[in-house]
Amino acid sequence: MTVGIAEAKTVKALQPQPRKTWGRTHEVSSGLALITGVLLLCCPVGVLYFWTACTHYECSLYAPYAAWTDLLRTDPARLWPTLRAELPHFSPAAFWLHAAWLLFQGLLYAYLPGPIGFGQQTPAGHILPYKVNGLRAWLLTHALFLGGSLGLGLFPASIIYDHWGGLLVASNIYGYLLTIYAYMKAHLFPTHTDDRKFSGSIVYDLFMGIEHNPRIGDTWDFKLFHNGRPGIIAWTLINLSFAAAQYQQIGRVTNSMVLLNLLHAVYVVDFFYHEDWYLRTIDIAHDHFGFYLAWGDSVWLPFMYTLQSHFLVRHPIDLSTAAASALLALGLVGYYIFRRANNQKDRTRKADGKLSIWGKPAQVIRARYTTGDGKTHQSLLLTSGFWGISRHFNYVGDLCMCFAFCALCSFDYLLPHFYFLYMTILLVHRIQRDGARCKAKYGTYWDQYCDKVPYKLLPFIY
Ligand SMILES: NC(=O)C1=CN([C@@H]2O[C@H](COP(=O)(O)OP(=O)(O)OC[C@H]3O[C@@H](n4cnc5c(N)ncnc54)[C@H](OP(=O)(O)O)[C@@H]3O)[C@@H](O)[C@H]2O)C=CC1
Ligand SMILES: CC(C)=CCC[C@@H](C)[C@H]1CC[C@H]2C3=CC=C4C[C@@H](O)CC[C@]4(C)[C@H]3CC[C@]12C
Repeated sequence: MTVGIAEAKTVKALQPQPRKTWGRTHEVSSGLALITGVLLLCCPVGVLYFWTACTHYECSLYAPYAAWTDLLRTDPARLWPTLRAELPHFSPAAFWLHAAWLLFQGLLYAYLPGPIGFGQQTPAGHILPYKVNGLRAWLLTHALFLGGSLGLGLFPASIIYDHWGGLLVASNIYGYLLTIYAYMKAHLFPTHTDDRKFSGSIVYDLFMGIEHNPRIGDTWDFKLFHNGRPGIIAWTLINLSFAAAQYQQIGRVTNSMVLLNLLHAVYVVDFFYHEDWYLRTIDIAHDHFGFYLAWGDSVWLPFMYTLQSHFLVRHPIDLSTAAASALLALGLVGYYIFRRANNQKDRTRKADGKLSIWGKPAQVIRARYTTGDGKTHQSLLLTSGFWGISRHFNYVGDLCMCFAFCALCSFDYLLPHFYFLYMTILLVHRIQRDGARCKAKYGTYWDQYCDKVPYKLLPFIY
């Protein structure tokens, strides 16, 4: 457990300070407000489109568009009935399944014992405790799912696959209700009045969120719960359920499906094993809780991060031993880089730079920065190990894993590769966002780091 008190104070210094009273704390342009408004309305359309493409058009991304535009041209009256038939429907069974899932995970988060971790100091200066019991919740949930389905036969292991459309509708309802709740809570009963960020635009506030850490009680944190629990625990269960569906359909589980389950499980279990580390990453340390995370965690994460296993149910793929081994190796090498790089940074700061990295004393820049109260602090920027190769080599590991996940589905269709494209865009955008923030925080020390480590992601390329 680490409490990044000193370095986190800078957040307070560099961001517009939230007023302790109701009001605006930063302005956004009308263009940005418009973009977030469009995203607020259109994000679900993309997920519904992917679901329909997989469910009714054999996972072709082009086929639904072609069929619907064709209908519009030749027989417009049939377009709406066709869309109604092909889009997912509300199902009471799926609705209650989803509600029970959320309640169960919420109770596990609240009542399962676990150590307390601490996040970075929030913009208003709070250092918040978090209950870090995710690994136990993951283990218990998976034991119950496997025991209840394969062991006792209480429900089919394909239950998630069987209700996939209804669950998508239920998750969207929840994602929007949660967004509205987060917005209203921020105004009516905020957890920390001084940790709110108002933009003056209702749409932007709905999208990016107002409260930094909406909570119930001392430790039931909306952000950690939604980023880390129902969606990520579900991720591996969804894969298992899709593997069961493949088994039902073809009488066996292909090696691509087995490897996908395995590699995703490595990523997910790693996340829970290192849940304390996650408290000091950008998501928890900097983001506020609005539609981006509320809907993203409830809908985008479970439905878009599992597209490959959905694809493999519709297109079972048997990989050659050589291809399977190569992709397993790429996934594991990616995982090794991802984890080692993240650990090097965490360990360096915990040990105040007095440690050895790759057999040599760690090289660091002792960067100084000044907070709003005029005090000067010091933080370490590691310049050796993975952090000496490029400024975000941890993302390279993640991208290698993503590529391996997607390549398990072969290259005949675009849809399963969406995840790699999305992650590349997300991480490159993060590099820009993070670079600007670090430059503002560390000034010339950041310039020194950039001189010493000139590449952002891949040496000689970017
Ligand atoms: N699967 C998914 O959807 C996603 C996965 N991820 C993964 O999550 C992990 C965490 O990523 P993320 O939170 O985005 O970013 P990082 O863990 O890379 O954190 C960036 C922060 O680390 C500090 N820092 C930067 N350079 C150095 C250095 N040389 N030495 C020490 N500290 C430094 C700065 O913060 P400070 O102010 O403390 O100095 C900077 O803001 C990554 O491995 C990423 O791949 C991320 C996004 C999405
Ligand atoms: C509207 C939209 C597209 C939102 C997506 C938002 C979220 C679902 C993701 C944003 C950041 C993601 C994550 C960051 C870091 C992670 C660490 C890794 O070890 C496991 C995955 C994850 C928690 C990942 C999960 C999805 C996001 C929260």
